[in-house]
Amino acid sequence: MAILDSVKAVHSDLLSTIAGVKLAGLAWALIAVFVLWSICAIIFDPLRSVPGPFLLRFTNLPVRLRLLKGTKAHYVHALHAKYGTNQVHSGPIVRVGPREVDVSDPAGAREIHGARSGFLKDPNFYFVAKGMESLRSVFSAIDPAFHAQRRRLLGPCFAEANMVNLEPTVLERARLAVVKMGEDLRVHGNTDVLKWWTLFAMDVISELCFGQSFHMLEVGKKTQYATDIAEMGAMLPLRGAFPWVISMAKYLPPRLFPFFHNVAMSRQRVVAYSKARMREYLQLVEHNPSAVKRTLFAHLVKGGTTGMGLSEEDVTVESQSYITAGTDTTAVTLTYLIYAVSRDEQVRKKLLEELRGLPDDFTDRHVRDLPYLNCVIEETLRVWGATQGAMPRIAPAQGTTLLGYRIPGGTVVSTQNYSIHKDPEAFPNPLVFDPSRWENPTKEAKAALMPFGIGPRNCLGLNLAKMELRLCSAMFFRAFPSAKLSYRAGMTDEEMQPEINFLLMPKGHRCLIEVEE
Ligand code: HEM
Repeated sequence: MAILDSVKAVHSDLLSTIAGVKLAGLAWALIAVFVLWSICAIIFDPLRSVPGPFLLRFTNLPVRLRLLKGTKAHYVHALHAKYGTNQVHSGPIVRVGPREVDVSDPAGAREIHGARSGFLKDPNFYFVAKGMESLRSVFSAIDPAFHAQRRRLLGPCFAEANMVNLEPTVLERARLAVVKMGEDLRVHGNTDVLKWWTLFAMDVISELCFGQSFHMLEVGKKTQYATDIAEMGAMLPLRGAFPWVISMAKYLPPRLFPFFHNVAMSRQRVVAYSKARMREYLQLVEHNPSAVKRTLFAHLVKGGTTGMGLSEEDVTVESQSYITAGTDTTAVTLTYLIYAVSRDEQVRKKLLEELRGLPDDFTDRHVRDLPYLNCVIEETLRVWGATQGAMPRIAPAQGTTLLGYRIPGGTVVSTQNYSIHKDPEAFPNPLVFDPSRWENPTKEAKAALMPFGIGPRNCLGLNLAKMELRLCSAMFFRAFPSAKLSYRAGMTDEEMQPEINFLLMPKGHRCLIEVEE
């Protein structure tokens, strides 16, 4: 019996020793494979000459996590400062992932975004979900032929010559926004300009798309539609950082993951609402054309139907994309313009002097060529323009050479205005808000300012946005010349620090302003 027991013990010792040896062997084998893979990744890495942190050769996780936190642009900018140049190549290009680089050189940006560059928008970022390609808008389209055709059709809607038709809506909504801010100031002693400019911008674009405003300025808060759009927007950082999570979302149980479920519901409501509004608008055009407000699509819509190759669904999808592209961009830029001017006495004084000469019922004709107002707008767009985050593009399949570096096909190549607009050669003292730099701008400064993007994918709404910026800022400072940041209700300077998830947003998501008695 005792012999049998000791045989069993020896046997089980042997088995556990063998298991231990096997496990250790497996662990060593895995380590060896990992080391081998790492060595191969380094040797055969086609981007190995691009400077950047060693870790980012293997993973872009640190960058993705910062995208979620709203600090990716700051991090990438710091990488440019650290690795941007070396003795072999000059030119700010850094690695931000195994197959991803960022370029902060204005000339490089022009090569990437220029016509016929071969670089296309990154579909992971511009949210074209599989099976939803038919819902492409001019914003999300990847295919250059489709995009060019759409842009040809829609270009006249946003052309300078059409602004005179859109101006009454902008003027009327801007006046109301300023009245509402005044009411807030009287009642509460301060007003949240970010809130009012957001309601303003969304009212304008809804009226220009559907012929009727959401009337959010009257109500003083966002409608369900606007809240739904914001809910969908909240998904963007996650979509940018971990697109696969979004693809998996539909398989997740709604009770355990309510966020995804809520976003899906928001999207359904937005689509249904947009369709209904567009239908109403087209019916009104059909039955009572003289009663219809002039919309962006006026010359595309004839007798209640859309024409020239755009279906009713196309126009609806386009409208949705304009509401997304044209709301926070304008509202945030206006908010920072007011913030920047309010805290600089010299700038304020000079701007007020110029605005003093305007008639009470001024229109865009009176403000469009005001030199200092335009300098203030340019400088706001440089330092605080809403689009400061990465605009990712995919390198052409055959690869290309950029700033002296070989870039293989399929590499994600981004530019971010947060860095380009701080180019010290183009903008001496780049961190200083100084509108006077635009009084006689250098060639380099002009070339490095790209708040509306450049090339064929630049901002379609540029003329509308600029008109909004001119009219709103002139109206605001004429109404509230002594405006300054309000520290009531716990507001701090820290809240105005920018958070960047593609768009820039003040950290506190508000900007309280008060006026001096
Ligand atoms: C201050 C306000 C605005 C700024 C700074 C701005 C900036 C930009 C930028 C940088 C892009 C290029 C994005 C990229 O390539 O990733 C863009 C595209 C676009 N923007 Fe704006 N935008 C503003 C206002 C507007 C407005 C009011 C609209 C109007 C409806 C609009 C509609 C669009 C559209 C449709 C595109 C896509 C164009 C295309 O791909 O062909 N934007 N914008």
